[in-house]
Amino acid sequence: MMDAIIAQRPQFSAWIDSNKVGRKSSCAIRVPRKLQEGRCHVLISGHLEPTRNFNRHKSISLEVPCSYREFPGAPKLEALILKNKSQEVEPYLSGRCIYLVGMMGSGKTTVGKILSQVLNYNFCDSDTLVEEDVGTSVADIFKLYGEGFFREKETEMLKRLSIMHRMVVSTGGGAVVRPVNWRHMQQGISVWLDVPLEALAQRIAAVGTHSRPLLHGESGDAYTKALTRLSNLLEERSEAYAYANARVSLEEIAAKLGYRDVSHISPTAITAIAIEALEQIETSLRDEDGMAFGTL
Ligand SMILES: Nc1ncnc2c1ncn2[C@@H]1O[C@H](COP(=O)(O)OP(=O)(O)OP(=O)(O)O)[C@@H](O)[C@H]1O
Ligand SMILES: O=C(O)C1=C[C@@H](O)[C@@H](O)[C@H](O)C1
Repeated sequence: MMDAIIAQRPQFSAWIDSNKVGRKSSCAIRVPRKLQEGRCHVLISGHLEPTRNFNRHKSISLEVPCSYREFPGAPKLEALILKNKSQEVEPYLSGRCIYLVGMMGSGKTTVGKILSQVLNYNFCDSDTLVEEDVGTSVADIFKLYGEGFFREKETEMLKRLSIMHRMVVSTGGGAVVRPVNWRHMQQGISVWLDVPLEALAQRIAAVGTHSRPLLHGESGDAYTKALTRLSNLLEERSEAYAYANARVSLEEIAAKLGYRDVSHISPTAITAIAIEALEQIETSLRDEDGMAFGTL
């Protein structure tokens, strides 16, 4: 049996069964995500069966390329990293709500539910709260009462949420355009899920546009319709999304995971997105608190 210890901060050790490694000189060690891409120093300490020709212990130091990619078995490790990161960040949130902003289909609900679980927060979707309040779907609210009425209701809902604590709020895609909504959302931490238009259009085309009234009325196939309308909306809104305290870029996550483009990030890689969200929240809290962060 040989154990390999990665002598990096944070220190992390992994066991490799030499029987499994066999005669091959290659093997894989899971490393914490903090190491990211690049090169890391690995201290390999061998505990060998004593023979006449060998010492019992041998240590060598190697510099090896280290890559953060998904591989079989990674999701469990990812889940641990996510839990760990949430425990690190949670005390500094001091119960403040997290507002997820982003275009429709950007994953606010999907990511929001995971964040709420790991932070032990409640989850809510402002569109659903408006629907419950009015008693009908967002699509019907637009049809029966117009967009202006929906926006008023959305603002009212965000105001009501702004006095609450320990909530992850998935906001409506257009919530960012009204400055008054930012006043409410500034009671918490806002995170922009920045997803390329092509990926948004693919996701929306897959589920249809029936529940998204702002995407009705274009001609062409579902993907082209969604892409055309979404690109117009994003042009109007990108500045407003950038007001958020933190930004999670799916393009950057895809690059870190070694994918050529975002469409390869499946919902199963959602943990990686949630980790990135917590890391960006941490950075934002650090900026806010200066050096106080980490001295709790
Ligand atoms: N990382 C991902 N990769 C691929 N598909 C995803 C990913 N995240 C979410 N989806 C899918 O995209 C669709 C929209 O996701 P979700 O409802 O979480 O977005 P949203 O931002 O809350 O949308 P809306 O504002 O329109 O309610 C869903 O079908 C979901 O399964
Ligand atoms: O992007 C938007 O303006 C919208 C997004 C949805 O979440 C809903 O709030 C509504 O369909 C409007």
